[in-house]
Amino acid sequence: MDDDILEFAEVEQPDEHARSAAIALHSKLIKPAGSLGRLEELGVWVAACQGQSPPRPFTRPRVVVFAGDHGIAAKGVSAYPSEVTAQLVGSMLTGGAAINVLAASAGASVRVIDMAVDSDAPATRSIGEFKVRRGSGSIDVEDALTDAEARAAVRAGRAIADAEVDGGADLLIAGDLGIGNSTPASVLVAALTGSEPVAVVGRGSGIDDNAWMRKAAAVRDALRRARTVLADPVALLRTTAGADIAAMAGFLAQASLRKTPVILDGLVAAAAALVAEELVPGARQWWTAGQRGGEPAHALALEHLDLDPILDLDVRLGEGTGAVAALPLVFMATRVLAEMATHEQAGVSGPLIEAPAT
Ligand SMILES: Cc1cc2ncn([C@H]3O[C@H](COP(=O)(O)O)[C@@H](O)[C@H]3O)c2cc1C
Ligand SMILES: O=C(O)c1cccnc1
Repeated sequence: MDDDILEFAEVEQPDEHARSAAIALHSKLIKPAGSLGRLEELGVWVAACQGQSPPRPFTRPRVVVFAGDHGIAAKGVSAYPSEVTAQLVGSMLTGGAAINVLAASAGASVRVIDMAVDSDAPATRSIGEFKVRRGSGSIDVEDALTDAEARAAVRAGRAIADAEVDGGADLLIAGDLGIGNSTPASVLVAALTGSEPVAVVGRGSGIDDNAWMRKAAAVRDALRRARTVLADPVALLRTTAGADIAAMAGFLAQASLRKTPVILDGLVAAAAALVAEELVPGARQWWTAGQRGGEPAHALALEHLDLDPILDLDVRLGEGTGAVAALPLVFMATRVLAEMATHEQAGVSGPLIEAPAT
């Protein structure tokens, strides 16, 4: 077998028996039918992913941040210089970044992976096991990666998901870090949802009107190149993504094959998820969307994936923050099914009339 060919098995869907059992269990708990609203649906999704009802409370939720620089940043599409990526990696390793604080607060641990940071700073060496290159090609005029680099990055993402699941992770979140990354992410969303550049270009890290126009031109030019390889997800990653986003796509695809639920974060994770769904059709059943952020392309991607975000917080940072913000609600939804008393157990009378079927 040519081991350079990326092969994905067919994804299994979350367990229908566990889903039905969780829905039935909800109707027995001491609350009016459906009264916990979306929390009920979330708990049912967790039960289906785990293949058991009641579901187990999560013990090792894990955030993996994929860091990389982007050649397109040199075209003035970000509010910040590329050196911020390596600096932020350092902050994540010492615990001062937003994701560290939010994850600690929610009870998740964080791992940082340097896929393509444009630096050889000592701080990044320990996390550079999977590093594919420094930066990426400027996607308005050239491919982000070579074919071999794109494949290596997807493979790395898969290996990282495998290692996390084998290490006991029972819920995964993919975070992004990389100045300029909202540009390739927007191109991927436009390419895979059939959207026009103006519909996907947002303010990223906080760009002004002039930078917005440069970003729109970059997205237009990159999209023209991306549209020639739409049918081939790895070629699309090579042309348009970068090693960080390619690894993220491999990670999200592999999580579904390992039957491990995922909370999606913002624009960049959603763009990687669109590609992962192309790599492994049906993978999206293993994902829920943490929140709707401020980027227009994020909303387009979630719509395309038919995922209804849990929160609407206008978080537009990335790093996994929007997903981690939803984590406490996923925990609650799981524990409701695992720990609430039934009418029978509590000696609490049921309803006078059957609840209407919903
Ligand atoms: C201090 C800082 C921390 C961040 N953490 C995530 N991002 C996010 O914003 C950047 C993408 O936006 P753009 O495409 O406009 O550059 C990426 O680094 C992304 O991870 C950050 C950005 C900054 C400036
Ligand atoms: O929505 C996101 O994830 C996002 C938006 C801007 C910059 N970085 C990430």
